[in-house]
Amino acid sequence: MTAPAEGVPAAAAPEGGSLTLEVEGLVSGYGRVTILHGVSLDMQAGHNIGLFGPNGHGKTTLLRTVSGLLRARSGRVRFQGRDITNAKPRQIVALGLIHVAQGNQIFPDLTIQEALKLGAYTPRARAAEAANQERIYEIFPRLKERRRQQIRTLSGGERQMASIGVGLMGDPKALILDEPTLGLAPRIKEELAAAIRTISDAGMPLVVVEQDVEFLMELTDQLYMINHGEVAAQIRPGEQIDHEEIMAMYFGTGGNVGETVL
Ligand SMILES: Nc1ncnc2c1ncn2[C@@H]1O[C@H](COP(=O)(O)OP(=O)(O)OP(=O)(O)O)[C@@H](O)[C@H]1O
Repeated sequence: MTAPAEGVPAAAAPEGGSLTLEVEGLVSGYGRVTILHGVSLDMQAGHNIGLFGPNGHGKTTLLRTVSGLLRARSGRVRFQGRDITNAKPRQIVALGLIHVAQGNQIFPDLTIQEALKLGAYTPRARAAEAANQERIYEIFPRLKERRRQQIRTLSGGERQMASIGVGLMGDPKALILDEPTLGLAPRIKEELAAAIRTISDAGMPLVVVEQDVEFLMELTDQLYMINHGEVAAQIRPGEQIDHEEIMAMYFGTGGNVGETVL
């Protein structure tokens, strides 16, 4: 990642050594159904991680378990060296790990500016509220233009921007984004992708689930493919991998997959 860009909330230095996030043998699921069968991954300080893989194979379940929304049946999660396994979501948020959920329909009746204010609910976030709001409006000028507009009246892309804005108002030390560009038209998708790159370039560590592997590869050099609730493959920092190999991992083909699939 590059040096912090101006006008973007900067992440604090990690406190737990060289790993921002460490997931070890995580098992979780819903009712009697086990979805994650022992997922392990490491997020090096100063890096982002990208998660990809077929629909319904446990990426969202993994994110929800990491951020305390779903109970881990076994395994460990550490954030900046602290054990956060099965901590309450608000404790995890207070430590600075903030999860922007998929397809977020946050606060439909509030205006953007009211929603942003609610995002700053921890003492640390309240202290940084004014500065963070100004920076978020710099990253997402559309949010500033529409700040008095109700969230329910925004387009899908604008709602996604508002969701990320609310997450940033929590003054995160790392941000989890679950399919931020899902279902967006190309132009707004590119606008959002550029904003996410700006947030990353400012030094904010990101955990991103995305179907668009090319976008993930621009954002990070550490990728995990989740398949059937397990890490089926990973790309480590410094490892060279080409597009065809990724597609082969994704679809279990010999790599002979057309460009148009992405
Ligand atoms: N609340 C729930 N109760 C029961 N089963 C669930 C629940 N949420 C998800 N599942 C199931 O868990 C499995 C994994 O879903 P998950 O959302 O983690 O997958 P995913 O890889 O994130 O897929 P997608 O990209 O479609 O979101 C799926 O079979 C899904 O139907």
